[in-house]
Amino acid sequence: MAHQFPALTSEQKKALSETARRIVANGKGILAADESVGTMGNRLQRIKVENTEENRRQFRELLFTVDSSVSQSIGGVILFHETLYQKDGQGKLFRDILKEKGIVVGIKLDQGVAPLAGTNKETTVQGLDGLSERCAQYKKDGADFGKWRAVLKIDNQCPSHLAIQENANTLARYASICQQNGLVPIVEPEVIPDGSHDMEHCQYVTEKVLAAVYKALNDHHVYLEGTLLKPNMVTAGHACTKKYTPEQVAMATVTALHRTVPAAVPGICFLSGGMSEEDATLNLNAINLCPLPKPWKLSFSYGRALQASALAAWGGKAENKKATQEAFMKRALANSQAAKGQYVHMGSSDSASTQSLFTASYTY
Ligand SMILES: O=P(O)(O)OC[C@@]1(O)O[C@H](CO)[C@@H](O)[C@@H]1O
Repeated sequence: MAHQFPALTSEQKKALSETARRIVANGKGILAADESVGTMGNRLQRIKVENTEENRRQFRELLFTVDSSVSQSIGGVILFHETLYQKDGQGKLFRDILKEKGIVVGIKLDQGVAPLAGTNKETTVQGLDGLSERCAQYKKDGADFGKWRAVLKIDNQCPSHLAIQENANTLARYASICQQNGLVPIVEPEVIPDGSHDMEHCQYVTEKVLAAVYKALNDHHVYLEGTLLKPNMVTAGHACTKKYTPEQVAMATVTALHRTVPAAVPGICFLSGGMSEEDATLNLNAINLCPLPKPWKLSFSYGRALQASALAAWGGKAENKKATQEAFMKRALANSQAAKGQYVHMGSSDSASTQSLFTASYTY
């Protein structure tokens, strides 16, 4: 018997699945430009630029006003609240600039982490109170998808059963609220790369976390065809001495996904998690070449790995506009090729693109 109390109408389902599929169509991925004010401050500090609203606006204007051919590589952009309402130098809203390029606008919906008492410094995520009202407003203001990042870590007694269950349930509740308001939820349970664990241990933990997430999404009647998953790749911990090839990372990652993520999910967009730009691209390419069944689009939703060399090229100076936009376009194109398994690494890479972007305890 069909479910007696359907969560969504067939029109709502159609709209959600169309949006989700549009974002990851034909090698497209997501630019995660949703750094909170604090996180953006850390990025700007590295290039010795003051963390003011105007400086954040200027950098993002450069990213969003690149040539419209960027829409062949970028299907969606995640914005932070402040950025959704910012304008370019001519007074045009960023969100309108993106939409005119055919790019879907997304919004960060989580409001940071809070401690789970009695655990080894594990966390849950805040932001469920008033979420439905915020989603409705963002939808009116042009957003068509949302993002919620939960953080799980590998450590002594971690992730605990409590942290896995609590974060899975919170992600599912968020996803349900998003869909009720016409937003495609990006479900992001990140197993952060801090630690000296090997890749096999990361795979074990990632499978446990994803299995719990999909059980919770099912319990909450979330329509999987109208969602996207944003997971970590399965890699060794940042302090692990053993090194793995992109092919090994790809096999471990696709195996974990294959065991836990239903084929109804249209797309899986990886976070970059502190990998260098080049490693993030090479790993994504290997994932798409992995000889296992892959019923979903396998793409990217990178923050650091799409912006690091652009930020370095910019350095806070208007005269560096061209170099900044070229650096961003280069990474966008490389990752789009990798999302189709067609990236060819061309000889030597510039130092900015091979630099590790790891930040310890990246909890918010
Ligand atoms: O790991 P990356 O690719 O740099 O960023 C992934 C991400 O989810 O984490 C950041 C912090 O919430 C967000 O800005 C971004 O969307």
